This record gives sequence, C-alpha cells and structure tokens, in this order.
Amino acid sequence: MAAVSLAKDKIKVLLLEGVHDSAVEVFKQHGYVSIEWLKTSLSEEELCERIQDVHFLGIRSRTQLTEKVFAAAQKLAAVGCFCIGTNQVDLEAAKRHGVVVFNAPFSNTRSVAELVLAEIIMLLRRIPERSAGCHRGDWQKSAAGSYEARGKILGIIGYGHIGSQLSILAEQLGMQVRYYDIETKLSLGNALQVRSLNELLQSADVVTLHVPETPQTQWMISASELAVMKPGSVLINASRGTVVDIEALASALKSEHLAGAAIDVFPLEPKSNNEEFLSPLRGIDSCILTPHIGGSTQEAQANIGVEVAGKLVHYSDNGSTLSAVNFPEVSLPSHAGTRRLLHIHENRPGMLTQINQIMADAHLNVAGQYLQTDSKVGYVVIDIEVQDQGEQADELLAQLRTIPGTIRARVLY
Ligand SMILES: NC(=O)C1=CN([C@@H]2O[C@H](COP(=O)(O)OP(=O)(O)OC[C@H]3O[C@@H](n4cnc5c(N)ncnc54)[C@H](O)[C@@H]3O)[C@@H](O)[C@H]2O)C=CC1
Ligand SMILES: O=C(O)C(=O)COP(=O)(O)O
Repeated sequence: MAAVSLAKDKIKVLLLEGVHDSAVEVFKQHGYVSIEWLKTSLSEEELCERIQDVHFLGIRSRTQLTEKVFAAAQKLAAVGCFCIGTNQVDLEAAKRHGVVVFNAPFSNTRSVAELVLAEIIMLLRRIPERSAGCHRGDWQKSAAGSYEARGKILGIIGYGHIGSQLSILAEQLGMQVRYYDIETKLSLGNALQVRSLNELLQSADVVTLHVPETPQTQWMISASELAVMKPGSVLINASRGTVVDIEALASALKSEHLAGAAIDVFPLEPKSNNEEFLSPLRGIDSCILTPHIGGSTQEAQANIGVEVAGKLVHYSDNGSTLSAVNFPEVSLPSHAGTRRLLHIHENRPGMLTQINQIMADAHLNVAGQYLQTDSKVGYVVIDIEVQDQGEQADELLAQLRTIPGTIRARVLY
C-alpha cells in the first residue's frame, strides 16, 4: 500500500492577510516548501475554491471561516490565527471537521496596551480636535478641557492579558485603575475590581474595552451605557467593533456628553486596503479613528509569525495540540523510532475499544498512547514500534479510518 502520510513537499500551506515573513521562514526551516502567501483575505466563495487542497491555513482577524469553508476544506488539518481574537472562525464547525485552531494569545498584547495608553493622554488633552483644527488653520491655544492623566480614574472593561497589562502601565502614569470583568481576577498593583458595569461607567474618566467578541459582549456599550458615563469622559475601543453601538457613540460625541473617543475596530471593516472606510464617526474631530491596527507593530507581527507558524509545524510534525483554542489538548513527546498514528473521532461510546482492538489484532508493541476528549471529539495518538518502512502503519491507518465516527486520521513517520 502506498504511504498515506504526506511528504513535506506535498503539504500545502496558505497564508493570508499579509502574515509576517517570520512565519514563512519557520515553515521553510522545517522543510515545508509549498507555501502560498497572499497580502489580502479571501471571500467565502474564493476560500471554498482555493482551500480544497490546503493542509494548513494562516489568517488574521479579517478572514471569516464558516461551516461552508470547513466543509470544502477536505485536506485541512489546522488553522493558525496570526492574532489574538478567534471570533472570525466558527470554532465548533472546525472541530466537527477535525480541524485544530491555534492563535497567538499574547504576542500583540503589549502593542495594544501601548496604543491605548497613548490614546488616553491624547484624549484627555483634547489633541484630536486641536490637531484637526490646526490642519484647517485654526489656532486654539487654550487649556480648556485639557487634563493630565495623573490622578484620573481609568475604567477597564475586561481585565485579561491586554486589560491587565494596560493597568500596570496606567498606574505608572499615576492613574487610578478600576476594572469590570465577569471573572474574579487578581488585581495588579492598586487596581480595584468593581462589581457592576454601571459602577465602572459612572465613576471613570476614561473607559476602555478589552473584552472578546461573544454573544454577551455584543453591543455591551449602547445608548443607555453611554448615558451613564460621566459627562466629559472618554471612551476607547480596541477590542471588537460589535461591542460598541457606533451610532449611539456618534450621538454622544456630537452632543459633547463624551469629550472624545478612540476607536480601532468597527462593526463593518473594509475587506481590503483598497475599499473605502465608511462610518458614522467620520468627520467627528474629537474621535481618533484607526484602521484596526492595535496589534500592528513590527515587533508583534514578527513574534506572532514565529509563534503561530511554530504551533502549526509542531502539530504537523508531532501531533501536539497544546494551546489549541477549539480542541482537546495533547502534549506529545518526540516519536523517534516509532510510527505515530493520530485519530480524531466523534466522542461516541466504544470508540477506544475499537481502536485498541485494531492494535491488539496487529500484534505490534504500542510504545505510547495518549488520549484527550471533550464532549464532542476525541483525539487518540498511538506510537507503535515497527521494523518496516511504514507499510504496517499505513495498513493500521487504513483500518482506523474504517471505524464509524472517524473524522480524520493520519500517520507520522
Ligand atoms: N485592536 C486590535 O488590533 C486587537 C484587538 N484584540 C481584541 O482584544 C480582545 C481582548 O484580548 P485579551 O486581553 O488578550 O483577551 P483575554 O481573553 O486575555 O481577556 C479578555 C477578558 O475579558 C473578560 N470578559 C469576557 N467577557 C466579558 C464580559 N461580558 N464582561 C466583562 N468582561 C468579560 C474575560 O474574563 C477576560 O478577563 C481580544 O479578544 C480581541 O478581540 C486583541 C489584539 C489586538
Ligand atoms: O489580535 C487580534 O485579535 C486583532 O484584532 C489583531 O488583528 P489583525 O491581526 O491586526 O488582523
């Protein structure tokens, strides 16, 4: 029987959205040669067409991976999100199709925190309006409405990696940090966790959002929340565009209830740099608008490239799903001297019995077996000692694939 596992030159990698060169380098260093790199994202239709022979896909926040895309991706083993957020991926659909999804949980954390820190100072000093005024020839040399950050209350919504990193930096500026999070968190420095969103909104001079996109965070800041905010306070959103009702924000800025805002993410973002950016916030001088660049620094992008490509290569070469965001996590030792069989299956009763029966019937020594399951899928890894060139492993793989409920199976030599 022909070898079922692929030689590296047959493994196809597709990297979208201008993923950093460092990712390409990692794949090359590990012997992967078929790497396609595109500057842009692809639509669902284009993806369904191009993904059919792709084994590893790299995206950033723009590319939407739907059930339809996964159904078309017959050979896809894993997706790397070269960013933090994974809301652009239907993670459950990926799992149903046996596709493991990885991300870079903190490679751009610092970049976002630094940008937000800068925006806090800019907004408290009313720099956006002053700068816009100067561009029009308007000279407003005045301290009216301008404040130091020192002593002001910073309200952080979502005290995860970014929120807590910002908390430390803001305290060094002399700000008083309060935060709201659905989880009980370790407060760093002198930060104080408050019990309700309203409590935070009522007291903060600056409110900044660092929550993921979830059903609970959708339109979390709408007209009623904006109304609760202190008159003259400012709002920053570098999380996801669906968290803030942008029409309501535009009204709050126009009425000057809020003194300013800095918005990096939008409910609808242009699909490419050639598309026009449309937003009700355009033309409001007190609002800093940035094109979703919170995590876009050279340092962050280079680190993300290495981290996520490394995870994809490790999954390809070794089978490890450690730090996957949608899959049972299995951390595996090297399999030198053995053949490694990887079996992803629906979590049904009797699955392990059938797998082990195939191993028992083969009369081969099992050098190691690893198993992790969740309520939907199971991932079994079996290292077998064989003396031949791979024929026995191929035969076993073919048998494993006949087990009803098998989603994907492969062998590593
Ligand atoms: N603008 C940009 O370029 C970037 C944007 N992001 C966005 O920032 C988000 C946050 O990133 P991290 O801090 O790394 O995530 P994280 O997962 O470390 O922290 C998120 C925090 O939000 C909390 N949370 C979740 N739901 C909540 C709710 N309903 N109310 C209050 N708190 C809630 C969580 O408990 C957690 O503490 C990402 O999910 C991503 O969408 C991340 C990187 C770059
Ligand atoms: O890391 C994230 O979640 C981001 O939002 C950054 O997305 P990007 O890689 O800049 O498309």
